[in-house]
Amino acid sequence: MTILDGKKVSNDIKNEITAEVDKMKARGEKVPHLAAIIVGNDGASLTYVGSKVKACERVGFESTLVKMPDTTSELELLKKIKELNEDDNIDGFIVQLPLPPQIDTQKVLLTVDPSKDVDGFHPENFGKMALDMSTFIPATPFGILELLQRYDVDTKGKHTVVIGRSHIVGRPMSILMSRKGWPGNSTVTLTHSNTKNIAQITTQADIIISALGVPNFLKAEMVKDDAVIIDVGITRVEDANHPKGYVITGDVDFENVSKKASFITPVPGGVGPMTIAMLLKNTLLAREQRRA
Ligand SMILES: Nc1nc(=O)c2c([nH]1)NC[C@@H]1CN(c3ccc(C(=O)N[C@@H](CCC(=O)O)C(=O)O)cc3)C=[N+]21
Repeated sequence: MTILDGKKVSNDIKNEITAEVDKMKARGEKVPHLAAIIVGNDGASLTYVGSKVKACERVGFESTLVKMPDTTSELELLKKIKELNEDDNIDGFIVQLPLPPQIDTQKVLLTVDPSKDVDGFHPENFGKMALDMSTFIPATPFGILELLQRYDVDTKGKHTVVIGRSHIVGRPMSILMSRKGWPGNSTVTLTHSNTKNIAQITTQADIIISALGVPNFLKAEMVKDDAVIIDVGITRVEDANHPKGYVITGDVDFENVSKKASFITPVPGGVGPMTIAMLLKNTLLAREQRRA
């Protein structure tokens, strides 16, 4: 069994990005600048956005964090987005999800300039992804592809079962794994909350990508020997014995499933850090495209 070490690989990627930034500096060019908008005070969201800002500092990017109160109206948020669209200093930006209920997420995603949409959530970019055109691939799926690639995991002709059909992980992941090339060329089954007898499907899987958000959902009995297990779940479970008062828990019963798996991602330290590294990568690409 091999652990797909997202912490290590994301560090390698950050080092590669730092080297690119150093070259930009040496040429006297402007370094990439990522902005993030966060609306409200959700603890987990604030943590993730904080990690993104810290990661920018680490690789030598500039970053801007725009904090808006949870009472922000849709119009105010759209106005802010248009400002960032027009700000020539900003190469890419993200609007942290989820948004408060008074704001229509679809409208927000449509307002982001596709050339600055480093999350890859705009329908133009999502469509390009589905059609194999070059674009920003959403950071979490991009991170999973990168992990599979760097550990030389064979995906060709394999049965990949994706659990969860979210717009930011499950749905794009199902498309990417079925695309031509590598990592891809898989036969994909996309399962979700209406799927019947899911264990019957997961036990047929060579590769399982679980993006459900239900702690310890995937048990050893649901997995065949030598399967590749990608755990995208990140749920905070209260734990008084832990200094933070919670532990981060994945969708996979790691202790038991890891005994059967050929490759498996841990939580934390798997897909999460890769997401941040690939957001940086997309921002670097955005800068390079704007310069070109
Ligand atoms: N517009 C937008 N883009 C996103 O990419 C986006 C988003 N909204 N909303 C929320 C989700 C979630 N997400 C994570 C990023 C890093 C970790 C991460 O670094 N996790 C650490 C643990 C972090 C912790 O201690 O909480 C790990 O797995 O090792 C997790 C989750 C990005 N998301």
